[in-house]
Amino acid sequence: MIRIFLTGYMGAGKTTLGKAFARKMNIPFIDLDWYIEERFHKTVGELFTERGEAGFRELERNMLHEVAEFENVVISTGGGAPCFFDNMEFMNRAGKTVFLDVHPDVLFRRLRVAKQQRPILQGKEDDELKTFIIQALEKRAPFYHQAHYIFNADELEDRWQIETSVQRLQQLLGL
Ligand SMILES: Nc1ncnc2c1ncn2[C@@H]1O[C@H](COP(=O)(O)OP(=O)(O)O)[C@@H](O)[C@H]1O
Ligand SMILES: O=C(O)C1=C[C@@H](OP(=O)(O)O)[C@@H](O)[C@H](O)C1
Ligand SMILES: [Mg+2]
Repeated sequence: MIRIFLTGYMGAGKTTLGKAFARKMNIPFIDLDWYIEERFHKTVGELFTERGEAGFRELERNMLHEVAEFENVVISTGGGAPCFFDNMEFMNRAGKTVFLDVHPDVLFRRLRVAKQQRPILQGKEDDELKTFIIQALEKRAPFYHQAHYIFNADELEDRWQIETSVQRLQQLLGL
């Protein structure tokens, strides 16, 4: 039985790589944020506004427990999921966990054009965004580094790079 959790900071490529990897493995893909949005009929941004971050984290934990029941699945979590409650330990027990490690410069490049959908980054100017990413990575590193595997995901810019990353991930996981 395969149950893989992809973790890492916002913009690390959890959704992009998770989707491509699951397709290659021919098993279902679940993005935890998408799952939450479908379940609640609201965007992650709306849920943050309505419930605050603490409220979002609670429902995120509950939904993580729900998706972790599925078998033969690739699950991409949101970037914050491993860093709250005992979520990281829980995922380590439930399946194989992978930390998608990406250089802060690459994260910055990806996120400066994709910050609108991410409530935590909205309204940040470039300078502020870069510092914010570096500081957040420092705080979150102790959680991310508990993953079973660490995978460099700096190169996900086109189809060819994504395909190469999928193959590397298969090798890393022995699949
Ligand atoms: N070729 C690209 N050029 C610039 N940005 C990209 C490119 N591919 C993906 N991105 C952006 O980088 C981010 C990383 O992808 P995503 O899979 O959403 O990461 P995660 O789920 O880890 O937050 C996305 O927000 C996407 O918009
Ligand atoms: O890092 C975070 O705290 C968050 C990451 C997001 O997911 P992605 O990592 O897929 O962007 C989403 O869950 C929410 O905006 C909070
Ligand atoms: Mg995502």
